[in-house]
Amino acid sequence: MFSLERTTLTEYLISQRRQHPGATGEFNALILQVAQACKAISRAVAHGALAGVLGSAGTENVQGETQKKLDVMADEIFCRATHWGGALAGMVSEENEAPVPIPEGHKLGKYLLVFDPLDGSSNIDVNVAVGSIFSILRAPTPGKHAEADDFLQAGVKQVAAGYAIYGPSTMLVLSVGNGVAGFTFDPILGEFFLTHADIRVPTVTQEFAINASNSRFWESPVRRYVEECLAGKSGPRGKDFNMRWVASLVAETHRILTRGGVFLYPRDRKDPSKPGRLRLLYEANPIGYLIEQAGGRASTGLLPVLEVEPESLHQRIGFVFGSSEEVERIERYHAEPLFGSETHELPLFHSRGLFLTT
Ligand SMILES: O=P(O)(O)OC[C@H]1O[C@](O)(COP(=O)(O)O)[C@@H](O)[C@@H]1O
Ligand SMILES: [Mg+2]
Ligand SMILES: [Mg+2]
Repeated sequence: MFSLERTTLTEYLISQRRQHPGATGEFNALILQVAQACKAISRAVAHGALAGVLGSAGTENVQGETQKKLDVMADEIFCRATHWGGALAGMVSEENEAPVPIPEGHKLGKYLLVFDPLDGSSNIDVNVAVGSIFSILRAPTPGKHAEADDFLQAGVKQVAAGYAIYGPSTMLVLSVGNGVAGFTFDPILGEFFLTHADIRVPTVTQEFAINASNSRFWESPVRRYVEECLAGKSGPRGKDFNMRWVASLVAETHRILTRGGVFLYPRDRKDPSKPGRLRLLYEANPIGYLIEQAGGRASTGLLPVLEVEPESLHQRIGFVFGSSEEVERIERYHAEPLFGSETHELPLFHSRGLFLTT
């Protein structure tokens, strides 16, 4: 149809590479391998029950979560599509405790790949959009097998990040450090075509996303923020807000990149051993990178998420991102002593708040 008049992902990558005269092409090859993995996962997701890919795999991953068949399949697809190309010194996946080594006999390269092969797993069986998330870092020792510590780099050091969303259409949304571009998959031609050049997050929004079932565990700055949104026109914000929760980080990110909004999965008091739900290296960092490249803001609630120095591969973190005005407001609420302290809480939250603490 019209697809052939459009820029392909390969053409886009070549045009980006022209800005780096010393580039060898390894980086572009790696992105294309990731895109290849996403095409294969898209196909498996699209065939659903026909391909027998729904349901549990009967195993647990490193985080003690039951793996879905598609979690396991997507992980294998990602590893196989990328390990042979010579660009990588190692990989880290949500589904594996330790870094996945590049098999013997394959050339070792100068990049590290970190990924969540299937994000939003709880949505697979109910046929709601899921995705894959990836982050690319430089290997501290190119040409050598990467160690776990090599992956513990702050998000600002990412050289590229992106996600694929398997929704009504499959899209690849990518940043190689020069803004954010969206590519739509043409399943007949088997190609990603540039359909969303220079994606920008609108700075102002009236839409927020949070899992309200955790409200009793929220810290006061978060409760204050949500209460004020819910109070609508008659509250301190003076405008009505809409709310969404897909329980699929990729889908929430895609909505926010498309029409603005703010997402919160904050640190809370639910389980002191888990400072947040989402994982820093393969969820918060790549999504944070895309959001900031698109002019939005990504935070832990207290500080820019991309500045956090990781301590472990599967570390969790509080994550707030989206339209910059809202994220800045949430950071302000955390910084204000009245709301930042757990001992000082507004009577509003105790007496007539929708999200009561006691
Ligand atoms: O079920 P909850 O608590 O609402 O959590 C939803 C979050 O969990 C996730 O599904 C976690 O990702 P995985 O499916 O890769 O484990 C996110 O996509 C989503 O934002
Ligand atoms: Mg995930
Ligand atoms: Mg996952």
